[in-house]
Amino acid sequence: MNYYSLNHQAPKSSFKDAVIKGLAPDKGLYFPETIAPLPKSFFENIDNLSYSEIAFEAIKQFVSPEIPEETLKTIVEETLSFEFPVIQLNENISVLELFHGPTMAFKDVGARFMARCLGYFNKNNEKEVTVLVATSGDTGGAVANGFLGVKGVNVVILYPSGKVSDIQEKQLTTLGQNIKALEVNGTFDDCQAMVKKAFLDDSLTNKMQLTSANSINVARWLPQLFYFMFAYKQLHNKHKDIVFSVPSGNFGNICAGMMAQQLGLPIKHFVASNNANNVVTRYLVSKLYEPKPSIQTISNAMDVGAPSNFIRIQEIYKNNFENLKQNLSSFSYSDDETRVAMKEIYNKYNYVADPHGAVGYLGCKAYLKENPNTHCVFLETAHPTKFLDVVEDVIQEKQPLPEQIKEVIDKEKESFVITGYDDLKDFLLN
Ligand SMILES: Cc1ncc(COP(=O)(O)O)c(C=O)c1O
Ligand SMILES: N[C@@H](CCOP(=O)(O)O)C(=O)O
Repeated sequence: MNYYSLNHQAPKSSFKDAVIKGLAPDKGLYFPETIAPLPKSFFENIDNLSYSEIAFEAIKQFVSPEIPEETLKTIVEETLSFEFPVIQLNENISVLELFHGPTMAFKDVGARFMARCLGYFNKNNEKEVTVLVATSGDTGGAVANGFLGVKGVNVVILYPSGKVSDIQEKQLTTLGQNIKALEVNGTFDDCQAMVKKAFLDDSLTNKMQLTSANSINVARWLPQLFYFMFAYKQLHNKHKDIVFSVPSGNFGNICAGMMAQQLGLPIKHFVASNNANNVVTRYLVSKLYEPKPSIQTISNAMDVGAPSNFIRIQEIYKNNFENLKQNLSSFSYSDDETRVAMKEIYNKYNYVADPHGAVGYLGCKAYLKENPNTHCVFLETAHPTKFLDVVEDVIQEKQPLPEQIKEVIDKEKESFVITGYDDLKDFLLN
């Protein structure tokens, strides 16, 4: 598959080049040249397919011919070595749990898939690659875990100091080996801007091969479309009009859901559920896209003021505002509303939601008010114990720690503080 840059000022790239470069030379995000819908029979027969078979069929066109089919099957099987259960809360609302992977957030699938693609492309140790990642909480840990020990790959994670949860910080600062963490005195947007600047800095790119493991990178972003298919497999016999409420920050996940829909997955509607960082909620009302500096919230991984992937969403809808609005609603919630929702989910359904999932739940409720005959699935994008302080404080109950969290909680943090782009450059060059 060839990919073009959404800035339209760079040559087309193969999948391999798009993965290795991360961002196109004109600063644009890569987008697949074609999207061929899967045959109807694929969806009709979905009950008889395993998750790996579904994922293989869904991603094949985007990675071939550079990744041979047998290799792709192995990559997909190794990537998906955990569960993706849907739990029904009531007649109209279900939860899709995306936190059963090694770092207990939905990023694990994309990170593991991308690490294996890069590992395959670098199997002959052609050239060392430095993976730069900006994180508002979960990407960093997932990438650290997914890329740990991958030959020929060095990972540098930038995160906003004091703005990620204790457990998220442990997950991204304690692994050592080929993983380094840089603590930035600023916001996630500052981290993301520095990463993008580095890709375009000749004095760096002449000396090293840099790529991104954020959803900018097609190999990190596209595998997220699997989730929507896995939920459909579990729900389509019980519910007809399925709506997804996606807690959104950088908008990679919801955009991947829209790609699943482009492949033919019968999804009725999307809800982008936001915290106070609500550039898209405002856009759908005013038609004005006005990114703002991010605001710190209790759903910290969604504290993104300028979502990278919104441009891909615009591309899917050919920049047609009315078409987009027909398929996407968006709502924004304060921290107080999020806390009330967490309590409600616990008291009504005996289910412990994390703050991000709770924002998704609120999005479902808002959509269902106007569309009561649909079934809304909110994505539980991270395990509640990743946000232990908030969760225990809200539901007033101690939470047992899963093994994945116990493994990191007592480890020593190791990070390097940087104050700006020059420090990042020095770090990378030295
Ligand atoms: C727990 C959690 N929920 C939601 C999001 C938002 O996802 P996206 O950036 O794909 O919109 C993130 C981070 O990306 C996250 O870590
Ligand atoms: N919420 C993310 C922010 C980066 O998103 P990505 O999907 O582009 O990597 C995080 O947890 O770091």
